[in-house]
This record gives sequence, C-alpha cells and structure tokens, in this order.
Amino acid sequence: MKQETIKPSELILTPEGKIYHLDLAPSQLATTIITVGDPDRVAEVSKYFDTIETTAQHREFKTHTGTYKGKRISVISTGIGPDNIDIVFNELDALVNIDFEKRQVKKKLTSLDIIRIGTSGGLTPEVEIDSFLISAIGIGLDNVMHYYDQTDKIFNRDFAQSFIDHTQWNPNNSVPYAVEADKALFKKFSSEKTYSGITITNVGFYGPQGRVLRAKLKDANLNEKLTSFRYKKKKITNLEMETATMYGMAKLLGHRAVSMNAIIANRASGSFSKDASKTIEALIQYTLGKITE
Ligand SMILES: O=P(O)(O)O[C@H]1O[C@H](CO)[C@@H](O)[C@H]1O
Ligand SMILES: O=c1cc[nH]c(=O)[nH]1
Repeated sequence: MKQETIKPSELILTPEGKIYHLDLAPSQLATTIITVGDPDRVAEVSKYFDTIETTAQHREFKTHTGTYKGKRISVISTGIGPDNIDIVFNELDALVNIDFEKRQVKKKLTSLDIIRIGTSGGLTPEVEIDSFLISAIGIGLDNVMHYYDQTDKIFNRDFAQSFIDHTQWNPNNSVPYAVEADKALFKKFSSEKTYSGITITNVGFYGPQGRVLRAKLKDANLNEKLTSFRYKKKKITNLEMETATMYGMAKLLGHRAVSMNAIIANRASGSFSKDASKTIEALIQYTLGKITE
C-alpha cells in the first residue's frame, strides 16, 4: 500500500529543508541528545566538546552538535515547560524518523537517547540542596500526553490513581499520569552520587508548585499532600517542569529518556542554593562522564 505523504501544514520545513522550531536539518542531529531548559546552558555543556560542527538557534531552541571524547552529541535547549517538550520531542523524532524529501515515515525507525540536565526543587528535607537526583518516575500534572492515543500502554495507572485519591485531586485540573524513566538509561546514569526520586512535573513554577508571592492558592495544602503521599512506601522527592512529559513522549515515539536534576531549592526548609551554577556545572560534568563511560 502506498504511504500517505505528510502535508506542509503538519510537517513544517523551512526553505533550507530544516524542521520549523528547532531549525535543524536531519544531518545536524546526533542520536545522543542532552536537553537543558536554559538556552545559555547549551554552551555550558558544549564547552567540554572536542569539536562543534553545528550551532543553531530559533526562539528558545538552541542547539550545539559536536563530539565529546569522540562521541557525537547534540545539546538542545527546550525552554521551560511541558508544552515545549511536545514541540521538541515531535521535531527530534521527525528529524530521524521522517524522510523530509518524500514527507513519509521511514521504514526503519531510529531510537534516540535523550538525557535532561535540569534544575529542580526538593520537596522533603532529605532531598538536599546541591545534590543530584535521577527521576525514576515522573508524575505529570500537565495535559500534553492526554492529546495522544495509546498512552494506556505507557502510563502506570495504579500509581496515578493512588496519587489522585491521596491528594483529592481537583478534577478541574488535568488528570495526573505517571510514567517511568527508561530503565537502561536510569541504571547507566545512577551511582553513589545520585538519589533516585519520584518527580512531579508541574505546569508552572509559582501557583502550580505551591509558591505564594501575592496570588493566593486554591489549595494551600497541596505541597503537604504531595509530601505525605506514598506509593509502595516511596515518596515524591522533587518538583520541576519537563520530566514526565519527556518520559511520556519518549515512550510514545520509541526513544529512551532519563532526567537528571540538580536540586537547587528545598521547599521544606524554604531555602535555595547559594551557588546553583556550581551544582549545575557539576551535574553537566557528571552526566558527560556517564555518557562516555
Ligand atoms: O533548569 P531547567 O532545565 O529549565 O528546569 C527547571 O527550571 C525551570 C524553572 O525555573 C523549569 O524548566 C524547571 O523544570
Ligand atoms: O523549585 C524549583 C526549582 C527549579 N525548577 C522548578 O521547577 N522548581
């Protein structure tokens, strides 16, 4: 049967044949990808590369592709939030799995390794500031994944339901979902230097993470409920804004993802790292070391 072609309104390419938001051609992407939130963090990673063959930037999506100790890696900024993960993961997948000339899905699919190096806030006192945490599970409080089919196969329903029950989750918010990290990558990046954690992916930094500056919260006890939640004796450890969506999109599209978190805030003690950039730098060095181990 002849395969349908993907229309120009769906697979959007620039006149140079590059994908719309990332502004990258297929040849400019490595199959090992580091994602960071902050565009300025891209150079903080690529400064360790032996060579840089590609630099690109469109909006908040900045890419450097090069080699580190001979291994080809792309480092890409996603900006903040789950909605950007939808864009980045669909475009990364298109770059390897869609033939841009024919506008058709390739017969042989490629699986990418995608490693987030991000910052995060610890929820409980034991998640110490300036520590490294790998997300074993992401709990998504966003709604990106709910627009996709076949998520039944990738969500841990039992986990999500116990979270919904415990928090008496407001049904007017999106329905929480739980997705696991890629097991092999999780193991590869774990060591005595990392905590294993359960990470909440929020849709915002202030209200959605229970922060109050001036605007009052609808549920002032939300973070307390997150803190007292247990699933098979495991606690929620940290809050950030991309991990669960990354895990969901990666599993949906056949890629492997893991999220490395530099813990820069502790919500239980109300404190913030005295030198967050030093912790992020150390996590970058740790992660690059693990990639090439
Ligand atoms: O430091 P990054 O990777 O951006 O990650 C965290 O920091 C941002 C909020 O300040 C959110 O993107 C959150 O997930
Ligand atoms: O508390 C924090 C710190 C970093 N990023 C977040 O999303 N939350």
